[in-house]
Amino acid sequence: MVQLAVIVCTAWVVVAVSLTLYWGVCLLRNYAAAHKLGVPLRVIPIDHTNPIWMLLDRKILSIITQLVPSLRNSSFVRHNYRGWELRERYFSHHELGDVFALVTPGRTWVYIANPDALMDVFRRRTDFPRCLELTGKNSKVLNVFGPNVSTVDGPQWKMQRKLIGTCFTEQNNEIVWSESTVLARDMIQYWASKPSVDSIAPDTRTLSLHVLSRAGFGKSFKFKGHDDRQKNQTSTNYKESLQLILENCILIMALGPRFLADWKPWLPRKLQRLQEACASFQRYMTETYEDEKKASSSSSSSMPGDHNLMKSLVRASQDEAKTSSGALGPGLTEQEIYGNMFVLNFAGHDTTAHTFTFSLYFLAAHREVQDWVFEELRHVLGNRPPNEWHYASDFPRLKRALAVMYETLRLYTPVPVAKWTGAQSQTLSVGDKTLILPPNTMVIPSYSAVHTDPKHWGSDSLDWKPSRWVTPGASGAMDDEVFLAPKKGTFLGWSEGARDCPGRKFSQVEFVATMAVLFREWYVEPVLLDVDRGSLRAACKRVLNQIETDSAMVLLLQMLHPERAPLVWKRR
Ligand code: HEM
Repeated sequence: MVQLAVIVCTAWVVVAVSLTLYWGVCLLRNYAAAHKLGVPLRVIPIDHTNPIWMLLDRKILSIITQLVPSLRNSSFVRHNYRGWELRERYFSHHELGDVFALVTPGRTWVYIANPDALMDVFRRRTDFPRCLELTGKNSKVLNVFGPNVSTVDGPQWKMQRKLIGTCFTEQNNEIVWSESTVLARDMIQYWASKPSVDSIAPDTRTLSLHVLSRAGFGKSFKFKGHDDRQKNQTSTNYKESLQLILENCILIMALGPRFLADWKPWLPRKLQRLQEACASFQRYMTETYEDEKKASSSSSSSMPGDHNLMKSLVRASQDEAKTSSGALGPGLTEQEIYGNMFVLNFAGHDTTAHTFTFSLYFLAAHREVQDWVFEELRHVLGNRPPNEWHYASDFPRLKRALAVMYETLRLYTPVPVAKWTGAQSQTLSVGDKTLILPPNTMVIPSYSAVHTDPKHWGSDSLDWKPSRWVTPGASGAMDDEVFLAPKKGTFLGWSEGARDCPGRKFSQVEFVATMAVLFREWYVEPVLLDVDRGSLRAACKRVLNQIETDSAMVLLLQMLHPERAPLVWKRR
């Protein structure tokens, strides 16, 4: 028995020592290669995309800094976790210059905060593709219902992206606008009926999901608040299926729908429900696809208001197949249509919902910004009820509500972007330096640095101040206010270049319509907690502090515990 224990312990020690040696050798090799770049280097001992490290990184680093406070300023503590950019903002780049590299035992990560160099990277899509390998596992997850625009590259991506592009029309934006106003009205009624609301995050997720259901599949659902939903959770219709799938994306990606289906009888109830949700969502997509194929082959045209992304995708794909010269391939396969429908829901759901959550907490702590937005809402919308608001004429005039979104995305950018050099080496000019980037090098736009650098945004660059996006026009009239066009490469909220976000306008329309409904008749404040000692000012400070200290990268950047800061809605 003792002998067995000794053998096991020895084996563990041998494995640990071998792994450490292997990592050490890889680190030395990468350091030697990175040294030739001629940029400042920082060594971090663990690749920040190592999945085990990703689970524990912040916890371990917090323990280490408590034990050895002098390490607080080391690169290990500052840069060796996912999402470090949020805390560092522009400080690392001010210290190290427009470009520096983190050398890890895995890859070398080159961080760039020079707007011209960044635009060059975004423009050279084939030289600096999205690193699909980095998100290998996630890509498979995103492939759950079929290959899609997010998980392919090269000519396949070009064809898929072209077809996806045809779905995001002004007709679709009209639907996003009207659906958002209806849902937001129900949401504010629900919130206002409660003495305090701690469900801002789940409720805005519901709103964003319902907008996608309507604009994506032509299915409208009535808004149901978080507490009401809890009581009534057994049904597995399409909408609840999709909600369950999106809320458990990582689990589904990790296990795969096939595993869930094959092992269903032996799985716990939660996983069985997930499997049923996947099956129900797949069934719904198949039915919709078959219906649309029939409608399309009988060449019946859609009724106005009947438009949705699924219809557009099927039609565009069939048109492409009929007319294709062969250059881009024969349209999308059935699996690719399902894959893209899923990825549109995936990409459009939490991105927008997290942006709502950050924005509403910022607004709650800044009553003066609510008043500023309200002033424009009153001017543009007057006393018209939401069903008399018009996307085409009202949306472009609501610049202040849009500024809230831009300002939130500037400071709390939910989607990080990672490019790489792939199998080739690439040259890149950054200021007066010309870098020769070896194959397999990560090229990371330092969005959090360019978004906050005082060079681009002024000395108050770290403050949340939506008015920086709107400048007064010559006449001083509100209608003449001009929306800021920041220097290219200094704002990357929806990314840039050919592979930027196709849902940018969709999300803007949803955001502005929702803000208009929420703030035209209401305002929001933090609920006073004991620690605030009766002071609203203290409560606002507490909320701002929570945004700053309790936000982190999960799948995307999000507030981790917004429910800890309940809000109250009051009529103006
Ligand atoms: C506030 C809301 C949103 C933000 C901040 C955002 C941001 C982004 C960013 C930064 C990318 C590039 C990712 C990369 O290069 O790795 C992206 C890609 C994408 N987004 Fe969005 N997005 C938002 C909303 C939406 C919506 C509403 C949809 C669809 C309804 C959508 C669909 C997509 C798709 C399909 C891609 C992949 C494009 C490609 O690979 O060619 N996004 N988004």
